[in-house]
Amino acid sequence: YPESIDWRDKGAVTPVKNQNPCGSCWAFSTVATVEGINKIRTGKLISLSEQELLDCDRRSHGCKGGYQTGSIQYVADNGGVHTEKEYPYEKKQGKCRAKEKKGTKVQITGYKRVPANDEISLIQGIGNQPVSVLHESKGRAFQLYKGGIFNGPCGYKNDHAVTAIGYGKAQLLDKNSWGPNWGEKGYIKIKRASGKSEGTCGVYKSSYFPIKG
Ligand SMILES: CC(C)C[C@@H](CO)NC(=O)[C@H](CC(C)C)NC(=O)[C@H](CC(C)C)NC(=O)OCc1ccccc1
Repeated sequence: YPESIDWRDKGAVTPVKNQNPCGSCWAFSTVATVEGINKIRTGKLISLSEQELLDCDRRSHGCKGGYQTGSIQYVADNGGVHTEKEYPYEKKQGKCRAKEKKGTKVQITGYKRVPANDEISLIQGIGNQPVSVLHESKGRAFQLYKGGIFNGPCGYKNDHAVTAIGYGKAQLLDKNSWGPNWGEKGYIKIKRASGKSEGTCGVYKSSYFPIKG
């Protein structure tokens, strides 16, 4: 796997989005991984619909929170996900309108979990494609993050999903869904903790990526 990678350089990352005020990070994180693998497989970067997951993933709880597995399973089981243009974000949960939409859906064939608490497995995973990872986000240090390599303070109670879209020798590069004014233009660099640890703020604890073709 490469020494460092930034999927933005490969045109596999859409502009930073904003989930607020809805607790739908799980939908934004999953969508970013599907946008990424779709670009890698087809060469086309298409912004996809978080609203479809928010409305249609029955395992998750809309703006009250959701699961990485529920949302990525929805995409795998329901013929994919519509484009953002077809099914734009409304900042609140509505009824599922996926069937009413005409356009083609971006499909995946399944998903895999990265071995937990294993930095090298996660790094290898990110080397292949963007990966959904978790973070603890209720701490002030995370909320007020402005830039630089984040090393806490933070707890390990993961309550927020973001998308790892790159890494370097010392850090992971994660895309958040709190708009471009948070952090480093909407991104956060998280300090790489070596070995079998849970990672800084638990970022190695639960990571998923879509399989396509
Ligand atoms: C304050 C939250 C609603 C903010 C949002 C992000 O916007 N957080 C979330 O949606 C997080 C994302 C999760 C991947 C860690 N989800 C959560 O915290 C959800 C919330 C419940 C109501 C569905 N709970 C949750 O993930 O509990 C941990 C767990 C994972 C797998 C099996 C059992 C238990």
